[in-house]
Amino acid sequence: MSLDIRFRQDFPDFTLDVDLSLPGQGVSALFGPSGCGKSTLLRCIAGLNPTPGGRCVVNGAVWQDGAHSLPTHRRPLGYVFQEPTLFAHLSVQANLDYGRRRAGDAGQRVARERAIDLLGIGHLLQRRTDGLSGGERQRIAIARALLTGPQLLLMDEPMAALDLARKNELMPYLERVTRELDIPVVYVSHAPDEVARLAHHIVAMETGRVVAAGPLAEVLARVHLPIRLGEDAGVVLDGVVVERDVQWHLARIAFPGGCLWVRDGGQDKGTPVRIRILARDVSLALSPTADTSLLNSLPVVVDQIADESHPALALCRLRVGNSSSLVARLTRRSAAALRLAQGQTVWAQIKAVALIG
Ligand SMILES: Nc1ncnc2c1ncn2[C@@H]1O[C@H](COP(=O)(O)OP(=O)(O)OP(=O)(O)O)[C@@H](O)[C@H]1O
Repeated sequence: MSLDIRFRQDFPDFTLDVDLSLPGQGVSALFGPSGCGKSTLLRCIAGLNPTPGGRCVVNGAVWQDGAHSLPTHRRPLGYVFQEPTLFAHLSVQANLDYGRRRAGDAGQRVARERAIDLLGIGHLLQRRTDGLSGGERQRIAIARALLTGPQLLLMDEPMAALDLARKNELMPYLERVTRELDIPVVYVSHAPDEVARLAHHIVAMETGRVVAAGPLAEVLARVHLPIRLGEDAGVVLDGVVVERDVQWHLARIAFPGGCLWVRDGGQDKGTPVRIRILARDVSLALSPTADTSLLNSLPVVVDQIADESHPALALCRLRVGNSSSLVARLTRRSAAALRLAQGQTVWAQIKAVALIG
């Protein structure tokens, strides 16, 4: 199961040149600065940009290869844009019916009631779409895209046009859609927090090319990543709630190689969760210090040390157990004072852990 994508497109001042194999399930995030070619790549996958010689195979279905290229309307895909394109004069219900009619041969893979329930729009069905909030309109656009029977969902910064409050409102719906439906998603974003929450796989792009690609946790832990994440440098870890401390409102999350305490998010024991730890929130010590307010301190092994963009700073990748990593940002002076070296065991002291889903 995979998405095999190879495109080259030349514009006067820009060339997209991409050859990728993405997993055929879950969320693959296309991430990179403005103008790096994320939307162009999405348009190529959709067949909206002519790319002679390109290749696009979606879980075995050949959409494009050599001279063969299905037109956009014959590609079973749902496309969600920054600005939802709804029929303003029609009700929500009529907009959804339009999506359903487009399902055609692709088949109705998502039942109408399921889409309405997942996006929480049952109470809006009789409303005209021009009276709805930006977040509500985007939920209708996503439901409509699901009803077309897509075998692939393309989302081009679906939250970019929303303010923070609306983004926070829409995020849980995006999480439900991307986790509960078995439809692969290619999700364009330049927001690291969105990628950290939603993605399973990441493709980092720069000037029309892929500079890093792979499973999210693995790519984020690369300290030599060609794209600089600055304040957003850090890792995500997928774990499970193993204990809840009701008195102090804390939960203990186990992940491969260790456990961490986080603020209790209300999840039951056994619930899978994702946590994010920023490099700036991890400091290092040569021994486990007892007299500290920090809840989380883990034995780790120094794996790699890389220079940060500012000459005072370094990024250090740390191995936790056999299969997890943390990244710490520290001054190069501290790294020298601690005589940090590859293979050394140290203690990672973690100032903040965010439970992000
Ligand atoms: N039809 C076109 N004609 C000429 N240049 C184009 C065309 N479409 C895209 N480009 C150029 O391709 C480059 C990549 O644009 P694209 O919109 O794919 O970037 P992006 O990473 O999605 O950016 P953003 O995050 O700002 O949306 C830009 O330099 C853009 O000007």
